[in-house]
Amino acid sequence: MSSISLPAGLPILPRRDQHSHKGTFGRALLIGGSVGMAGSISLSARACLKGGAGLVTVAVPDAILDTVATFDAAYMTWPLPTDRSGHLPFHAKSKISEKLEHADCVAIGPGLGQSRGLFFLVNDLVDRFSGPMVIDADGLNLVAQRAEKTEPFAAPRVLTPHLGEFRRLVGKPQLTMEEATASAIEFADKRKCVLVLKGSQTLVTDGTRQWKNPTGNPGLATGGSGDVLTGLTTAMLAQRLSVYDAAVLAVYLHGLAADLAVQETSQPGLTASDLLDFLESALCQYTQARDANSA
Ligand SMILES: NC(=O)C1=CN([C@@H]2O[C@H](COP(=O)(O)OP(=O)(O)OC[C@H]3O[C@@H](n4cnc5c(N)ncnc54)[C@H](O)[C@@H]3O)[C@@H](O)[C@H]2O)[C@@H](O)CC1
Ligand SMILES: Nc1ncnc2c1ncn2[C@@H]1O[C@H](COP(=O)(O)OP(=O)(O)O)[C@@H](O)[C@H]1O
Ligand SMILES: [Mg+2]
Repeated sequence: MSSISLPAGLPILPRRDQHSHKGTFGRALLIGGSVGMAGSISLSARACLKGGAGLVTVAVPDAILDTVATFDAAYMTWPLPTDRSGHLPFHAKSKISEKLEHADCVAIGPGLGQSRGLFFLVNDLVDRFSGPMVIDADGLNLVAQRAEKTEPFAAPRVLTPHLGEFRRLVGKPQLTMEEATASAIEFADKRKCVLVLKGSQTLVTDGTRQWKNPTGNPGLATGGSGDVLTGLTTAMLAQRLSVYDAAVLAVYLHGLAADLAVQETSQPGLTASDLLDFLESALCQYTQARDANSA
């Protein structure tokens, strides 16, 4: 395998200590899914495992639990109630709380859908969980519906909107990508969070620092590729990277996996499931280059 050179400023994922164990690499809890969207949270959960999280639990409506569970035997599942429209109801809160106590990091949003109950559930979790959290997809849409839109987040948060989701977050439906870039930096600064503005050249910012990602290609323009990024970012948080470093490294590796994938497949043929298979090659190239640099 040809080796890559790592761009300056790319965060370092520490080498694994010989005596480390699964607890060392964190317990990640991923919350999402609804009837018809079992795939998104499953993709996130697999990416979280592939990205190196020690223990991954996926909490989903019980109506889709079997589907999610059969996607990968290596993560655990946690059944939550399902409402009549196939979503999590607000009263899923108590069962989520049981798992939240033991989680080092959380991801919320992929495939959740939207409802009044979910609005209260998601915003309660976003406010209550004191550890780092990735908020994506419908999680973002539900946060965007809050009345108080200027309050800083009380705990470390990574928000991963594409342009459509970012427009909803800031309530500006006409925003261009260029305008969104400036607005994203301002948003991250004011709300004290890390903002990942996804696109062909994804921007990661905490309001002070910016990372313009050099990897990735249009093969990623396929349903579920953002869900993979959510899981990968959560994996980096589970391995104790800061929210900014976790987001930068995840975005870089996600794009690198896509670049490696299209060398063997094609841009149109790349699916989010294929992308998962290339995360390992991306991590392999990254760790080899990291070790060569530190030798
Ligand atoms: N296998 C699954 O179960 C999947 C479920 N998904 C879930 O589907 C729900 C809706 O997600 P969507 O992202 O489709 O929601 P959106 O309602 O935000 O729709 C995306 C639409 O926004 C437009 N758009 C404009 N700029 C864009 C940009 N830069 N990137 C992407 N889209 C842009 C596109 O035309 C696209 O049709 C989420 O909960 C998501 O997690 C998707 O992740 C796809 C895969
Ligand atoms: N043309 C492109 N070039 C590079 N990356 C892209 C391109 N189009 C999409 N992506 C990446 O693919 C992912 C898509 O995320 P998202 O729209 O949330 O997908 P989904 O919700 O279907 O999982 C993002 O990481 C984005 O940066
Ligand atoms: Mg998405």
